[in-house]
Amino acid sequence: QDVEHDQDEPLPKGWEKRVSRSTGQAYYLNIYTKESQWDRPTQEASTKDNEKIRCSHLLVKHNQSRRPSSWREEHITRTKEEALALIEDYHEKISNGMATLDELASELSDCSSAKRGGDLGFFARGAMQKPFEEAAFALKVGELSQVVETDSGVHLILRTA
Ligand SMILES: Cn1nc(-c2ccccc2)cc1C(=O)N[C@H](Cc1nc2ccccc2[nH]1)C(=O)O
Repeated sequence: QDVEHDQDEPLPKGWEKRVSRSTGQAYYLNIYTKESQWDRPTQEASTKDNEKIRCSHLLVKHNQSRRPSSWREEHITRTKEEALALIEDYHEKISNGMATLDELASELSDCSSAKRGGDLGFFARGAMQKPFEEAAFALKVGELSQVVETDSGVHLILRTA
């Protein structure tokens, strides 16, 4: 029977529709717990305390960073003030649509995730330095953070899932 009309309905919060590579059949992924199911969900996805989110980030290191070196620069000598001025400029460019975070991160991030446009993949609480985690888990999907400081340097975070 035609259930298509249901298929157009938006999925409850926290679910994403996927297609099984082996069978081509649609299934549903709980983006928090990473559990999947064949049946179309009717309720919001459950978020256990091991909820996972996905973020990309742009990191600018400085001479007080835990590891003042990166793929871009073997010896990072810029001051924290200089790093803050740079990251503020990037924040403005992304916020007014002049650039995207992944474009800037690919070229300018001092994190090795730059190779993937700053994508850190999915992570749960406990995986990243606390200031980063708190800021990341406070973001809605699609939201860009303000400047976040960690022992690694200064970051912009974009929550992508
Ligand atoms: C947490 N993480 N994931 C990657 C990563 C992910 C995907 C592909 C390649 C590298 C690199 C890192 C990492 O810690 N990189 C550090 C810099 C850094 N410090 C961080 C603190 C919090 C979140 C991300 C951070 N990245 C480095 O390169 O010196």
